[in-house]
Amino acid sequence: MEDPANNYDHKEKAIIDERIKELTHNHDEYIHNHPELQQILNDFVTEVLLHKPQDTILFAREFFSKFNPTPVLNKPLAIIGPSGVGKSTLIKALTEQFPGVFEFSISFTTRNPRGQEKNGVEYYFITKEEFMSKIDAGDFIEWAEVHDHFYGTSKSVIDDIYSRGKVCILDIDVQGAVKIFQSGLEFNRVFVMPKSMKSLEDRLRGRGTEDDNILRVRLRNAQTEIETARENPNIFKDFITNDVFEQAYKDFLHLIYRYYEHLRS
Ligand SMILES: Nc1ncnc2c1ncn2[C@@H]1O[C@H](COP(=O)(O)OP(=O)(O)OP(=O)(O)O)[C@@H](O)[C@H]1O
Ligand SMILES: Nc1nc2c(ncn2[C@@H]2O[C@H](COP(=O)(O)O)[C@@H](O)[C@H]2O)c(=O)[nH]1
Repeated sequence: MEDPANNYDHKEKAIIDERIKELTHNHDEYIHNHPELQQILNDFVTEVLLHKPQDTILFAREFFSKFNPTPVLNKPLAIIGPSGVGKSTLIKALTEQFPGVFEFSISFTTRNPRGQEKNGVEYYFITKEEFMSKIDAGDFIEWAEVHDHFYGTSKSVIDDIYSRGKVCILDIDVQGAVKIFQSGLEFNRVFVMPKSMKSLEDRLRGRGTEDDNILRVRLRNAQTEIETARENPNIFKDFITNDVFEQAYKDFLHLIYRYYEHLRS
């Protein structure tokens, strides 16, 4: 095939060469002034090679979506704290007070339903094999092994709540909160503390849903969770203590109004 450059005379070639030089210089200068660009591209290629997604367009959309600033009004809300501290009780009170605003994100878990729990209400109860397949498919925004079972927050559940303009509420453990923080997603978070380890044990026993062995595991993990929260003040900034419920809920609401100012009126 004939080289189109042969159609230009000497003067035109010189102009084109000059323009190419100018553009190359501009591009080099831009790349030099934006070292983060190389990092972003490296991270993306590394992630692609790690996950080898079938749908690369969808993967790219998800990867780059973390650069979108989350609208303040819709930032997810995570309630974190040891088992039995009262997270579900606080979440229930909040969703009842603001029915059209907040919606609980139903997680997936490999533990068995307890008490009156129903599939698709408190959790989606799945087998360990199903959970592993979901990890491989990249279905979770975060997942963790908690008290000898797996728990994960589903991307599609979050997206669904988000698409309906609601604030999604996550009831997650500290590992989950750390993972979300590290992913760069902006989210509001409240760590709920017990008044004491004794009161936590009384609450868990009072709930009557765990046998003695499970209870011991949960209480042991509670110590570690509280230590992790205290050791990471950059992640865990807002704490409330759930002693007398009315006071705890008041303190909780105080934070909610700070995060979602539009609810004040
Ligand atoms: N302030 C409070 N005073 C007395 N009892 C409470 C208070 N808050 C919660 N409870 C009770 O304590 C028990 C544990 O509460 P809840 O189930 O909400 O904890 P949780 O943090 O969601 O636990 P888990 O992480 O295991 O799901 C429940 O029986 C609940 O009714
Ligand atoms: N990291 C995640 N932790 C989760 C998730 N869903 C629940 N949890 C936490 O697990 C423990 C135990 O819950 P329980 O219902 O078995 O008592 C509790 O601390 C929850 O906050 C999740 O999707 N990810």
